[in-house]
Amino acid sequence: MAAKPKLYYFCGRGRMEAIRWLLAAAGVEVDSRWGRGRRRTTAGHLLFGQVPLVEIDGMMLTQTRAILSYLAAKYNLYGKDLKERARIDMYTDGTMDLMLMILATPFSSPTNKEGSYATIVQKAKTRYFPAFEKVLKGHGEDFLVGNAFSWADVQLFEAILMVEELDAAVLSDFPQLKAFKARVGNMPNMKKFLQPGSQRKPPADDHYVKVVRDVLQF
Ligand SMILES: N[C@@H](CCC(=O)N[C@@H](CS)C(=O)NCC(=O)O)C(=O)O
Repeated sequence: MAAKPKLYYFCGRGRMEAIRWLLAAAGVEVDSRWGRGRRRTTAGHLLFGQVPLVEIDGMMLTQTRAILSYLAAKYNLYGKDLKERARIDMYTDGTMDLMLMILATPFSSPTNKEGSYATIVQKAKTRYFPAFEKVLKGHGEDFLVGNAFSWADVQLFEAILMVEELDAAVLSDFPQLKAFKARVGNMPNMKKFLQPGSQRKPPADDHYVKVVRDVLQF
């Protein structure tokens, strides 16, 4: 049996959460490592002094996008040709832009937070969700690219859940996305990851923000 990928990160979402989602979608079990003691293990492997770090197939990989695209290719979630890969990249870059705005907000000043979240929901409603609604409506297929489940679907699903945590009614004007969410959320591996006890992490709370600030000293 192949060794489980080892994920080195804080015990929270951050940039590792999309990696956790993709591995879960592929049905891969992981070994999560965190804590100050882990600094010794990761020493010398953090190419640019940053996490996430994923140990897999004899490699120590950093840079979220590089990790995600390796996993997508390895687990057959990256389209069937170069053109499909380009579209998957385009969609995942878009959803990552949206998710990074949400992930960064707990680290901003308390007075800015509510306004930031409102702006992000507005951006989701006017920029990102209309684009994906149009894609799904345009081709009438179940998934974003090539009528096959891909990394683009996993990440859009994750992004929808994150925005819904800010505004539960955000999909009310997006019937395609609503149906997409139900379809993807019912896939066995996705459903499993949504259950309590999975490696899925909750939104950042004050404790998480403090731990990250202490470790990264900012
Ligand atoms: N481009 C990198 C950015 C990684 C990054 O900023 N990681 C943060 C934690 S989420 C970090 O390690 N910061 C420490 C530092 O930059 O010194 C990626 O996408 O993986």
